[in-house]
Amino acid sequence: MLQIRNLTKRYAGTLALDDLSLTIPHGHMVAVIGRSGAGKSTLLRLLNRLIEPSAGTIAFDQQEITQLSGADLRRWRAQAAMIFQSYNLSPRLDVLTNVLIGASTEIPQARRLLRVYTREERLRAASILDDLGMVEKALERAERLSGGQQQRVAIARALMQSPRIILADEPVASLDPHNTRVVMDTLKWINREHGITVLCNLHSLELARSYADHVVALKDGRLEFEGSVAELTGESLSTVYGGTPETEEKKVLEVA
Ligand SMILES: Nc1ncnc2c1ncn2[C@@H]1O[C@H](COP(=O)(O)OP(=O)(O)OP(=O)(O)O)[C@@H](O)[C@H]1O
Repeated sequence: MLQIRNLTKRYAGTLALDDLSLTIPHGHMVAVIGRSGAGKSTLLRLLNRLIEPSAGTIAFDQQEITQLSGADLRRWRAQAAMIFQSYNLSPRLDVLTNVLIGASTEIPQARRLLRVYTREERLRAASILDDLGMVEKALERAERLSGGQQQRVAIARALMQSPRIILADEPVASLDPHNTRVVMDTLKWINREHGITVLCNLHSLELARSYADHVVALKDGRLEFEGSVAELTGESLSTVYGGTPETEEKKVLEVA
């Protein structure tokens, strides 16, 4: 269970996250929605400890994440695997090596630097690629793949990290509708098949409705709505995005 208590993040002049408290049980597929600048990326980055909170606590299964340092913090960063809009692959390395990089926190530094992997590690990476329908691309350079394929490699790398939670920050924002579905289907499959909690920042309300079972809506850094997809009414949407309840959902869907 992920427990966020009074989490606050201030950048120089901006209150990006304002006293957020939230509990997310294991195995949920959560869409984090809200207008641009609402604090969605800030929340995910705080959870991974890419950035430090100004106040508040984050606990995962009783482990206090905000207190971690050294090797424990490195382990947590691997376990809270991030997926980014821009994939963040090494473009000139082949797909298999990109996936193997996900195993790096578990292996000694010398092997990591020289990119020397065991047969077991290579087989595991290939098996993950196979699960995601990407094994035939294993020896191709990452830069030769389409955006949707690169994002699936990034997801495979995240799985190689043996994650306890996946934090996907606008994972489909650069993709066409077909690849958007493929990538969202992949995240949903991981959620269902592996039981891993997925938090996914989404601009599209339609995608949130199709793929998430739970929605967290932020507005100006504050929690505006939390509940099941079914509970997300026109009224709650109008509060999150502004506008009237009648027109707001239509407007959001059009933007999406
Ligand atoms: N490094 C930073 N320095 C200063 N302000 C920042 C920084 N990162 C984010 N902010 C500000 O914090 C607020 C929340 O930003 P955040 O990126 O978390 O929002 P978001 O909901 O993810 O937006 P988007 O959907 O556009 O990505 C915004 O006002 C943003 O300008």
